[in-house]
Amino acid sequence: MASLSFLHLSSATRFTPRATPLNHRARTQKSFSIRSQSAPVLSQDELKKLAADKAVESVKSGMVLGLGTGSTAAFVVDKLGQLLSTGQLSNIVGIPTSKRTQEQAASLNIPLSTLDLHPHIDLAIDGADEVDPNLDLVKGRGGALLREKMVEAASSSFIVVADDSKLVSGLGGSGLAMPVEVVQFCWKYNLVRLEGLFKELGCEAKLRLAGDGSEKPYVTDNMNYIVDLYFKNPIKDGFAAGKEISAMEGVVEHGLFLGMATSVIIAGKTGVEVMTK
Ligand SMILES: O=C(CO)[C@H](O)[C@H](O)COP(=O)(O)O
Repeated sequence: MASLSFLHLSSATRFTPRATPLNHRARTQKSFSIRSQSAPVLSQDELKKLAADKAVESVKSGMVLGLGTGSTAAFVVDKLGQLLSTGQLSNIVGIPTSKRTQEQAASLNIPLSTLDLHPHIDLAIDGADEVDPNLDLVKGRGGALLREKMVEAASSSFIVVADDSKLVSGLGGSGLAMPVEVVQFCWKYNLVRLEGLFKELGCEAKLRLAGDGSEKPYVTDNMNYIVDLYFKNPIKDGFAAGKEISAMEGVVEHGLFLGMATSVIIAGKTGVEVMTK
């Protein structure tokens, strides 16, 4: 079970504690709260930025960094660009987890490399779609799961940054997509097999579409398709599920990131929480 510590925020960013404790907090032994006279309501983006800024405090000059993908990870990349431009950080090498992140980092003059050239990464920072009490994750709703998993598996530390809407008591429990990247060849065959694998969890499998109003499939940076799995009930044994998915011919990667996160920084109305194993 993860342990939890709360960070005191500056007076400008203090919150009123939420009335209902999160499942995660109920499962931890320690519980703290941050009280304030003034209680600004922060937007989801502001919460993401708070988590991102906190994570970047762990970055030291000279590090090789895994750069995540998604709206929260984009705040991390922005902050790194800013610290490099002012000289507060130097000698950073970034390994991007998607073409999108590569473009953003390049536009901020962050020096970039690849896993081929830098197979050992000091620290990766990335967002997540779901975070459970063991710090296991669902990732990949942004479509970058394959590169994210490769980069994060090669990292000595992996910090997850998220707002508190990502907390779940069981993976797959948000009712939102759990992505599986599959080869284009006979994708429907694998979609049917994946749905069948999780029949007893009420799983519905859907091919992800490009989202441009057409019926065109979404194509990943690796030229694959994504089958999104929607569960009525959470996955009971993530490791067993991941193993069974990976065993299917034509499956490239799945969005279960198990035992990979070293800490999770969650920003919510009660403040910024750092959960570590
Ligand atoms: O896994 C991811 C992309 O493949 C993202 O990290 C995840 O989807 C969270 O994104 P966001 O920070 O925009 O909510």
